[in-house]
Amino acid sequence: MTYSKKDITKALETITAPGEGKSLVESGAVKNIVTFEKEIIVDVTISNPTLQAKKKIEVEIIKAIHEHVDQKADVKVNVTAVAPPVSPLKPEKPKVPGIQNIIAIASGKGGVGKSTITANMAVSLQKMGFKVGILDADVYGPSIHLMFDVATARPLSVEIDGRSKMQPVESYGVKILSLGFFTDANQAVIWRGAMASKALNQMIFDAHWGELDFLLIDLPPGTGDIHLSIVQAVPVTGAVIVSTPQNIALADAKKGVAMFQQENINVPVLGIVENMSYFTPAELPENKYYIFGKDGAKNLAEDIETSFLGEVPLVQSIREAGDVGHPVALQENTPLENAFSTITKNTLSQLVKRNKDLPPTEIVRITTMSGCSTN
Ligand SMILES: Nc1ncnc2c1ncn2[C@@H]1O[C@H](COP(=O)(O)OP(=O)(O)OP(=O)(O)O)[C@@H](O)[C@H]1O
Repeated sequence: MTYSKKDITKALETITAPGEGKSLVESGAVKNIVTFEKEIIVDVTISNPTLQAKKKIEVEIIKAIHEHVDQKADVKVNVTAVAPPVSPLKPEKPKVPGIQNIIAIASGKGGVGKSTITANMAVSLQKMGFKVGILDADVYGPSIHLMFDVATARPLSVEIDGRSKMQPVESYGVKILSLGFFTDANQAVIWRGAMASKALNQMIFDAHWGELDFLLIDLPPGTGDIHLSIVQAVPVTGAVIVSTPQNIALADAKKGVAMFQQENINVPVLGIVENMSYFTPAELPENKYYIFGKDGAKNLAEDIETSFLGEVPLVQSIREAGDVGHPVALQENTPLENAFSTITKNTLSQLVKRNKDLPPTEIVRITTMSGCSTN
């Protein structure tokens, strides 16, 4: 008795090709299937050359054939690693089905409140009626899962069209995937550039985000290799830069803007948000103390001809809300809710402005490829 190649192909269709969101068969990874009596030989190519990746795909193939064809089949898998051809200057950016706009939130300097702004912008967008997701790509210290009170949650695996996909965790109506879900909070995890962008790719392409109006990506602070690989891997519609008014933060924010404007990145910068603009004590709400300087980010936005998207004061309740996992933008009719709603509206109008001459469904493709200027 010999097995039918059709049955074997069907079994292999249940496996998702790593980082592609397509089945192993659909992605062209299965090169050959040979059957002889009880023996099945599958030749497959993957792009990840590590032993671990090869072993994983081998185990998945054997499991799928045993499950869908015959438990007793003698399966042999030959895995070859082939690096995909990449253009060094303009790598092809794949579209993400169902996701209309991807906004990267970045800062040059660490600790300026990038994750706080991301979390609250997501809540504001959700309250405006948009479908929103957050991808926490902060390799140095993911915190979105803490800010949304889902620190102990783990994304489930769901079966979509016969393929296994990662289901984002939902909190306050916002869908979340975070590197924090996959690391131990007490362990320092060092994500190297290639590893981080691969994990991120999987969180985008192998996840079941469903229909999203906006996917916000909380990038790590800085402008290093990791940022380049992350931003090149996904079709980012626009970037928002967060800074405090302090000179040292502004200098780094400027580098962040320059990074997005590089020819091989070419992501339109939607504008700058100033965080910790001033301190207002709860008991003296009219008093403003400009601890980190005044109007620094506003002036920088003017200097580099990008938009100023708004300011957020330094307020104890913002820090407390972040710590307990209940973003302040969830409040109703408070000055802080209004501050985040203003920033969100300004960001949206910049997004619309960037794309005003383009049909909405083409936003991602055209803006990332047309070399839009930032004014
Ligand atoms: N406007 C604010 N008022 C008070 N506390 C704030 C404000 N913005 C941020 N914080 C607090 O400052 C700390 C750092 O903020 P956050 O984690 O958002 O910064 P980040 O830029 O994302 O940091 P990292 O560089 O680690 O990614 C957090 O404890 C947060 O709650």
